[in-house]
Amino acid sequence: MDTYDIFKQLTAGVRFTKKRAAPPSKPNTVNVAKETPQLKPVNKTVEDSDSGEDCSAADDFRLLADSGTGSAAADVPKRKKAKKQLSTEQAEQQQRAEEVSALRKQNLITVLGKDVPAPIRLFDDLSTGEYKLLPRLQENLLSYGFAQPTPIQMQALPVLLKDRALMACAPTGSGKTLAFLTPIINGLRTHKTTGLRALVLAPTRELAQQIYRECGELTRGTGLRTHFISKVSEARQQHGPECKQKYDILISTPNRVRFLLQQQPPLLDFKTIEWLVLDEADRLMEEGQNNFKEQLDDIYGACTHPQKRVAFFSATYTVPVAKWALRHLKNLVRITIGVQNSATDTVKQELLFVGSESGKLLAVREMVRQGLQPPVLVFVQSKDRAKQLFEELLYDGINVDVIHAERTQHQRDNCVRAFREGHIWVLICTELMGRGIDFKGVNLVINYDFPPSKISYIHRIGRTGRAGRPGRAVTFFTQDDTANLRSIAQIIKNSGGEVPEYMLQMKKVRKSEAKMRSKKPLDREDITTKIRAETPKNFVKLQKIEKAEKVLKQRNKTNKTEKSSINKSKKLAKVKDQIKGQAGSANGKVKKQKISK
Ligand SMILES: Nc1ncnc2c1ncn2[C@@H]1O[C@H](COP(=O)(O)OP(=O)(O)OP(=O)(O)O)[C@@H](O)[C@H]1O
Repeated sequence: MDTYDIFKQLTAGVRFTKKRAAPPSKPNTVNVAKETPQLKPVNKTVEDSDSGEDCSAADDFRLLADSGTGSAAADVPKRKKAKKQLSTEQAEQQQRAEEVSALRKQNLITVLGKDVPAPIRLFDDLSTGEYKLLPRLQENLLSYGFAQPTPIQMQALPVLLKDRALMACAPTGSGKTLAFLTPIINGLRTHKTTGLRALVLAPTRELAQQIYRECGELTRGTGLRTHFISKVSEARQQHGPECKQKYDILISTPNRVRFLLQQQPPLLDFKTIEWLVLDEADRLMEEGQNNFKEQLDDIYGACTHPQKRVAFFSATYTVPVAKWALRHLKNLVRITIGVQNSATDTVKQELLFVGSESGKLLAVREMVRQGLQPPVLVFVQSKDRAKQLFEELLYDGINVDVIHAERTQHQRDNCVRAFREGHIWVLICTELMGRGIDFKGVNLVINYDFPPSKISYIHRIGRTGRAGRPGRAVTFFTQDDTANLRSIAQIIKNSGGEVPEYMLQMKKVRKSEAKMRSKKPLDREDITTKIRAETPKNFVKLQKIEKAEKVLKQRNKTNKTEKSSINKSKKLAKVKDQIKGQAGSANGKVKKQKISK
């Protein structure tokens, strides 16, 4: 039987949608994952006889996408066992391969690449045998008290501990952070003064800070030093030449890193970087203005270490990212948990038609009236709308706050902390908090504004239903949102949710239109129901007056006789009417929409 026959046999059941590679003209090696003699199509990388390159990115990517559920061994037709008697060693290898295949299938782990290491079952598997995890790291890992590794940890940990390049796709809230931090820390072992040896990039400062905190917990007692660039202004003195030896691991966002790289002389030196990890990799590799791809190219170019390991992590991937990884990363392993680009199945997902923009406010107030289960995250599409919704809900007696890029870092930090500590029950946010942020126990996500894409939808609702806990997501939609409705409805259906059949039958929106919508959100009617003060200055004044009135009202309740505070209330009311009077006449007859409480 020559190689071509083996190739035919091995690829039985595999669908190549592109034109099939010409049958190898001369014998070539067909590389199959050693642990699975009965080949699973997604486990194989067929070397092309001419270039010696793996099969094309698109085929490869489609293979991964097609493999869909669990270990693809399930789809490969049972093949007759080879007649000849297997030697004991071969029988053991076969047995081991079947166990690995069963474990992957049970955890919906799909792998693609050569000689992919077997998944672990328990964290303890890392301290014995071939991995021998740093004892202190093992201790820190076990101190979390997790019963067992999540599927992505089961497979990604061995792969990264074997220094392989990795592209990992796993549902939101499934423990990807631990999956990439553990191998980095194990690889670096302890502090050295040779300069930065690991770089972890995340798309937002809040997510980078969260990873930094988790890294601090995992490196406790190892001597390793981790740095997070909180303020670029401070970074200058923190990153002068003398302190290059100060840190081992840097966690940051691409724009801060590139800014320091571009200083003359550069304030960062990445020649010694042995680990480069991109969290939310598809977001980091988005092209276009104010996206990260350009910054990433500069950073990747500065990491010149010949043996650097590169790992991408995200709950969603796009073909360009997969192609880039296949082109640039040698001996790449691809891991998918469950079905690629799908929503986590721990979230009960609902679509709610609210008629019009003003209907959304009614819907939120109705949910509040029925009793919300805090903590709740409310996503809107822009910072202006976040401010407007905040102003509306502020006086509804809800513990609400708002976070967006226009707030100072100090305000953002306080807001995140207050939400994490339960002082804030409802946090209004934009896409800034849409990815990666791990708020423990968020019970409900409300998509007040329809998500700009299915990728955004998957990440937004992934702020709840984390680490296996149940969650709930309600997505408001109006007539204007029907273009994207079908794709979101399909995501909900694919993750086990109920959707009306008509939504799945709706016309598919063209890729170009979907792309345009994901970049430029819909122009929506203002949320605010108040007559807006003519000038921002007045608007701020109004806000302050209303806050002062609220405090005085509280005080008047307690001591009625307090003359001064009653006079003060009267004075405030007078100033407020003057401002509104100005605004009212200047704005013409802006009808005040009465929203019933
Ligand atoms: N093995 C485990 N068992 C249970 N919980 C875990 C395990 N590993 C991590 N977690 C917890 O799961 C939560 C989510 O982890 P993490 O933030 O790393 O998820 P993620 O996959 O990165 O999510 P996202 O895609 O939203 O970024 C965290 O609170 C983390 O402590």
